[in-house]
Amino acid sequence: MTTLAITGGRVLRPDLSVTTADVLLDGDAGEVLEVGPDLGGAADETLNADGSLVTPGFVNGHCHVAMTLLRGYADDKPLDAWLQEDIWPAEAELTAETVRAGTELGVLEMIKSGVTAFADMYFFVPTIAETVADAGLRARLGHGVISVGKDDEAAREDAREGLAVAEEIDGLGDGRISSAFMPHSLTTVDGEYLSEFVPQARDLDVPIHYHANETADEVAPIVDEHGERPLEYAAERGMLESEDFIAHGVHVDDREIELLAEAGTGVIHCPASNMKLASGMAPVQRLREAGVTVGLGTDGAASNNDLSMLDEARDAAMLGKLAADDASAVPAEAVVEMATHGSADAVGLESGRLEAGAPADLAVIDLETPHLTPRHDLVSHLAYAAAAADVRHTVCDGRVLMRDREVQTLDEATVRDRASEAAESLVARAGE
Ligand SMILES: CSC[C@H]1O[C@@H](n2cnc3c(O)ncnc32)[C@H](O)[C@@H]1O
Ligand SMILES: [Zn+2]
Repeated sequence: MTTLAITGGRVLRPDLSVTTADVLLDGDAGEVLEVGPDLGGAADETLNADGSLVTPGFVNGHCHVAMTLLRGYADDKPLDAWLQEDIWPAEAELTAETVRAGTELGVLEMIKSGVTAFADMYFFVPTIAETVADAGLRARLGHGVISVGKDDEAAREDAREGLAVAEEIDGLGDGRISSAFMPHSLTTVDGEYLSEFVPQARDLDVPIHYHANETADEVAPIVDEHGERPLEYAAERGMLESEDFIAHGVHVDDREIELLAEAGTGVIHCPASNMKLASGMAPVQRLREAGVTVGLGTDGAASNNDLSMLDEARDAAMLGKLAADDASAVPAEAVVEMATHGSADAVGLESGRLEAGAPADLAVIDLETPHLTPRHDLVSHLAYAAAAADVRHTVCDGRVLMRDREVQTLDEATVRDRASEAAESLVARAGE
């Protein structure tokens, strides 16, 4: 057994208390062995955490990682116009190699901001899986299925690809890659395909992940056409099970909140994307009070425009108060939970908690900075004051992915150059 000890730091425990302790990891099994005093002496390798906070790695519960290539390409529009006028025409020009370049950039950014796991819906998913596996992160990945604008054969082919990809990539990267069946949304995949393919995904034993109730414009057609709310419609098609998770859940009514809580379906709240696209304010406080598992996600970098879960936590707390018209709503503790084990539970990963037996996924945050001084309350600092650049080290599955801000599994300059070139040629092709 090869052991790694994180020494001299303060550790955020699952109950959100903070204690001065070392963390001992089994690097081969990728597991936390112990959290306690003086564990560094016998370890094979150590990582210095003096003056730092050791937290569970952040879990980005909803992303389109290769959209880093479209960061800053189209801003200041609502969802539908943004997708139809700018994003989808550009994505029509994607190739496996452009997606690889965008994924490398996104993964680099996530490692640098303390993210150790994420869920992702996109195209060229086997390439994404390979890139994520090489970079050392954990992820649940799926091919985004869309039927609108396609004839019946093309729509079926896309759904079949969604199933085939889910089967192909599950377990890659020494088990760090898992999969899901990912219909894009309830309005971009026709009901007949949902009814046909969701049961086939169940046979593969993979969860279902989709965008739901993101904008008011997406709710109205389902209510008009089917006389029921979108999540009632989803439940009838078998898409509201305990292993499933939806992105957004902004425009949900009381009955839908009850359905989510009863089913155990997770909701990934994406506050930055919801604010930027003016989609609305998710009722996060009410969802949590009802017992719904709520996680946090950045969505893609084109609607955020970064992949920092620390930014997302701050946004969630701020927007949650505004949505509830209550300054005590969605407090610091809630968003720290949501960014760690809330997302992990929703996405179906074991990570998000630092305790013996848990996956060895963690981030070490430098506290010795002006904006984190004084240190009355470290949970408050995580929620409201810490930034991506404060992350010193990132460890996933017991392996050091970033040491003293130096990413170990990717060459930063090469990744940035390759992504800039790929982005430039992508938008040039889209403009032709
Ligand atoms: C079919 S792969 C995923 C698909 O989703 C698009 N997308 C990015 N952000 C959002 C969002 O907030 N709502 C809905 N769809 C979104 C992305 O561009 C891909 O086309
Ligand atoms: Zn999305």
